[in-house]
Amino acid sequence: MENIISVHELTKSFDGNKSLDGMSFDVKKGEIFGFLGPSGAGKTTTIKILTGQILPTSGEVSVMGKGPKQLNHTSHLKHIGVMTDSSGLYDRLSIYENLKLYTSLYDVPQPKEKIEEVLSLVDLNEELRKPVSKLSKGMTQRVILARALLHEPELLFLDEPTASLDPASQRWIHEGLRQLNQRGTTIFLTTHDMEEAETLCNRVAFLHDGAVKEMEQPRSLRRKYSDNTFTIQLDDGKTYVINQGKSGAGRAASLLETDRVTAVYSNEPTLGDIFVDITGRELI
Ligand SMILES: Nc1ncnc2c1ncn2[C@@H]1O[C@H](COP(=O)(O)OP(=O)(O)OP(=O)(O)O)[C@@H](O)[C@H]1O
Repeated sequence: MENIISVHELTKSFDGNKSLDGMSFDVKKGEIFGFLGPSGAGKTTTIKILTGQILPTSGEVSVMGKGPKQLNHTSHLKHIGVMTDSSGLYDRLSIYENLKLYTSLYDVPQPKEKIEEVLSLVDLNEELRKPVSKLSKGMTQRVILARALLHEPELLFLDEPTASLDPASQRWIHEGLRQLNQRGTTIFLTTHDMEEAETLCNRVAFLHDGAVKEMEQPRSLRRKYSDNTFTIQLDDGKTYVINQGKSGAGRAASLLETDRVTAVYSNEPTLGDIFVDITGRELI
């Protein structure tokens, strides 16, 4: 599949300290790509370079065929969306008025219909007359996502879109992102949240000390780091770790024949376990 982003041996130094140190990865057109790393790993710095807010120190960067110096050109920005913490919403204006301003800026055709459509994607249709100053954090994040959806960007960047949000807002944001992705938008998101990465992302990159340490589909990563066993639990609470495949089949069959099995569960590691395995650090 075609790469929409490719990054090779990227470095970024601030005052002589390397925040990114030989970072390489690519994002395929049409995928939801998760960029996972603990605080300080370099996620925001990478997004800033990919969205033309800062320039790299060295290395190659291509976003939709454009190099680092072209990424802040208006003609390019029309094709991308960026959702970060700094909202840029007008507090005294209503949700609807904020989105209306944005549709004018981006020449969105049929603005009224489009605003209603994006607000229903994030379940805010009932609130459209509310001023932004009266919204909860979760609602504000949903408005920011709705705004990013208005011009249906080809590529959307999100920096921790659901950090410290309530579960309902998280769900609406995930749903909005899935729908947008189904319509063809490639999504690049950073997160600390392994569950979010697992449910939402086609591929994830694990980031540590300014470089990518692993890049795979979540399912392939779990298989790769699996010890290829599963566990059988009996009614007295005793557990038996069984090898997958032929070598464990006889043992599993004899346990099942006892009629005392209460649970069978997988021992595949979670993405969080794998991250600790690779980096020796928790992803928090
Ligand atoms: N403008 C700057 N000046 C100096 N150092 C910076 C600057 N921006 C980032 N850094 C440093 O670069 C490193 C990576 O920061 P970055 O914000 O990219 O991490 P992050 O993975 O996004 O972290 P978080 O999850 O906490 O947002 C950190 O050590 C940070 O202090």
